[in-house]
Amino acid sequence: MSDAAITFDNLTLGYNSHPAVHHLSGTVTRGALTAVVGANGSGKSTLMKGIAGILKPMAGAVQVNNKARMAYLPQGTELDRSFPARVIDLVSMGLWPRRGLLGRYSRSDWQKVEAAIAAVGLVGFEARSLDTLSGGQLQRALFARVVLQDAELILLDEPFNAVDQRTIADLLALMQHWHREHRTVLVVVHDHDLVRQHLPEALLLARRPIAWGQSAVVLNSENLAKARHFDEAWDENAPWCAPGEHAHDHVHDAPHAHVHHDHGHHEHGHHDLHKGAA
Ligand SMILES: Nc1ncnc2c1ncn2[C@@H]1O[C@H](COP(=O)(O)OP(=O)(O)OP(=O)(O)O)[C@@H](O)[C@H]1O
Repeated sequence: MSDAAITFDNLTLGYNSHPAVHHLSGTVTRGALTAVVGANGSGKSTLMKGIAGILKPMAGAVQVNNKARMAYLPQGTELDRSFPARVIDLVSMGLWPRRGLLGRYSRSDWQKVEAAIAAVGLVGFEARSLDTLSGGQLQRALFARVVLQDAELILLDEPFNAVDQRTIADLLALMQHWHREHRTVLVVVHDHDLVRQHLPEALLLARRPIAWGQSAVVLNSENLAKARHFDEAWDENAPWCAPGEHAHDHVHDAPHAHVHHDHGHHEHGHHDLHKGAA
């Protein structure tokens, strides 16, 4: 069995032939707990959509080992809360992949739903309608749905956005529990200190991969300065993938990651692993 949960092969993703993530290659190992970090607009959500299969590659490829067992939690703003549904309806949707939309839930299914609701601290909220929940409570309910999905690969896009410290701690504990169960988790996070302290690996994006590997190393001052440099150079009208653009774009901190910086050729096996080059 392959040890790769996700394989990127010179992946470029974007909108209207305008790339937002450039030339990402490498593998996410099974069971890895990886933070996806970078400034606003650096391509984090785009990458999650690419992995989820919502956005097709402009070039290159992304391969997910077991697509059928993937859970994807988009950014909170993308959920329609006005739909008349209760917490228990939202959470029990996590069983759909196995029971079907109109399938009958057994007694043990309902026990699982209850256990998932308890695991996120929402006992007593089962009959509450979604539009009455606070942001943190909604995020807890969405995590309970992920618990039920029993996914091998879990993609979380900014789950800590607008939630308080206690909710962050609880959701983080759940994520670490998934990690111990050898599920693969990719999570978009803005708080670098939180990543350094709690998430073992990180992928730093600035529309292109800047560094990927151990969190503390990826988020060192040198890599962050490099990411800023690319963010500051951001220009909606600039030509993309200009020849020579990546001449110094080689910083990588993990053996499973590499950047393709030759735009004319698909130069596989080109791993730039030296640290600190600028
Ligand atoms: N549907 C879309 N159509 C056109 N451009 C888009 C679309 N979605 C995102 N973009 C652009 O792609 C780039 C990357 O956006 P993305 O949402 O991936 O960034 P992000 O790193 O997740 O940012 P944030 O931290 O603000 O959520 C941005 O320049 C954004 O404007």
